Amino acid sequence: MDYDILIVGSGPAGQHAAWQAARMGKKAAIIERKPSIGGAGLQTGTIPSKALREAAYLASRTGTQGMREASRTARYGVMAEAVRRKDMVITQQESVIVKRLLKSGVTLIPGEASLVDAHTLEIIDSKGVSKKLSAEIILLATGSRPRRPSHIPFDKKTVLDSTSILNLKKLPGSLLVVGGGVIACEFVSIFAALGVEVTVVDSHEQLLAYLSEDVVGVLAESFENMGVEFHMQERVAAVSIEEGRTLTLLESGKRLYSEAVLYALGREPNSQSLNTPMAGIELDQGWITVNDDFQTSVPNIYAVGDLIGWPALASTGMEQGRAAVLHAFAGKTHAMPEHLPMAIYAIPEISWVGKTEKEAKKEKINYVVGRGHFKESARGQIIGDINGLVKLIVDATSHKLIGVHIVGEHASELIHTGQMLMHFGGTVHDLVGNVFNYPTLAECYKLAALDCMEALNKSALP
Ligand SMILES: Cc1cc2nc3c(=O)[nH]c(=O)nc-3n(C[C@H](O)[C@H](O)[C@H](O)COP(=O)(O)OP(=O)(O)OC[C@H]3O[C@@H](n4cnc5c(N)ncnc54)[C@H](O)[C@@H]3O)c2cc1C
Ligand SMILES: NC(=O)c1ccc[n+]([C@@H]2O[C@H](COP(=O)([O-])OP(=O)(O)OC[C@H]3O[C@@H](n4cnc5c(N)ncnc54)[C@H](O)[C@@H]3O)[C@@H](O)[C@H]2O)c1
Repeated sequence: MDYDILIVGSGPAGQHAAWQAARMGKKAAIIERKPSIGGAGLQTGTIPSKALREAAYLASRTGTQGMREASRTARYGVMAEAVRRKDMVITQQESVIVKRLLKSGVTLIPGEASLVDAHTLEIIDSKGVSKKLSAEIILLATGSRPRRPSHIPFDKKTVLDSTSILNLKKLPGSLLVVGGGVIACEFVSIFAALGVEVTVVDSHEQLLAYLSEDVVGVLAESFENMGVEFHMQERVAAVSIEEGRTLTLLESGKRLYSEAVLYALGREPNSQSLNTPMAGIELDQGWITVNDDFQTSVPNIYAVGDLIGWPALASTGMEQGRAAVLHAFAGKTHAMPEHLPMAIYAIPEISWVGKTEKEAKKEKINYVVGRGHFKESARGQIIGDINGLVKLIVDATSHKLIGVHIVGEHASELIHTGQMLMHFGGTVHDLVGNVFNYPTLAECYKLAALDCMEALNKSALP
């Protein structure tokens, strides 16, 4: 065999698999078909969108109306600066990742890989030169791409997906966003904060339909304050490009014109190029099926990251890659954490871990809810976030924390306090008795816990 492990795809999942294999002294290589490593995590998804979000967020903090007050020229300047900063972050991160991989002994092989059999890959480079490499273990981490239905005329300039919108050279005057999910909310935030007139069309009653109304309501209000227009419970029938502008026709008959359209309705797996039938790998609608140890139906072939579907995050892909390699070479069954944190880097951020109220109700759990509002904390007042909220869901019988939902500044960071408490089976009493730094937003955990105690005392009354 040429290698102990061959990893297809250099996104977060592939990188962390390779790094773990190298730390275990294994001969590992990553095969990547794009000229740059990093996948959607670094090149077209997580990091660029977060870098743009940060620039837009800072711009939105200047004056009460943010960039809406600024001239178009000033806004173009902000966009150019945001793109420059995004590209700089990507370059720096790429250098960190490449150095880390090379230093630990991982080989980087350019080219597109496909399966020849359970232990062999064919790799074709950009010049069309083909070679075959074999390994004891093959790990597939080829990720996903935006879903692009054939009836939508994507052109990378006016009708965009989450990849092409990152390469816009010029800020559009208006943007229509199709979808109310994670990608939609993050890009609505970025463009609305930069002063673009944003319109949202979504088939659900509310944005982020799986989350509670009280949490999403804070985000929706922020969007409304930034001038975003909503067409909820509406479906897109067609999108066309007419004389340099777009026309979005809704099933209800409404006609909406905008300079650009972002279509953000889900992602599709990158499994076609892998030639999975050659090794007999099972798929479910293109997504690769794996067991709890990330083995495919062919035991020496593992699959991780977006390629296996939900939760399809950079954060979870990294840990799946590490866990798969541990299982392959050490036989350890590494259970993924039960409580996965989720974050939406909108303006404001939303983050949560554990159950929603809807899920708790569905599972017939007797629970109470407590809220700690940022406006009640000195830090919330100091930083000017008076709409933020920490919401706790607590099992009324065991008093254990079963869900934490945060909306507001630093929600994606604050969530880890709740996540760790849930991991160790902590109760609401641990939060009530804890000492938090003062003044901090984290104190809202204590405020929310005290609110829960009131609800628990009430629920204990005969
Ligand atoms: C706009 C956006 C924002 C996001 N924000 C976040 C966030 O804030 N937090 C978060 O945790 N997640 C976020 N995500 C999700 C995150 O980017 C993905 O979950 C993550 O990148 C998936 O990692 P992966 O390693 O599975 O695949 P990818 O990152 O998609 O990498 C797969 C790599 O495989 C390569 N490849 C494919 N086929 C072949 C082949 N046959 N041969 C060789 N190479 C191949 C591809 O070129 C690619 O480089 C975001 C996604 C998007 C689109
Ligand atoms: N902060 C983050 O963690 C982050 C940010 C951006 C993207 N992501 C990743 O990217 C993935 C994709 O993001 P997204 O916003 O496109 O997905 P999403 O699942 O959040 O939202 C997609 C929306 O499109 C609708 N939809 C999906 N498939 C459809 C179909 N076939 N027809 C009509 N409507 C359909 C869904 O009902 C939903 O409202 C996320 O699931 C996540 O894994 C994560």
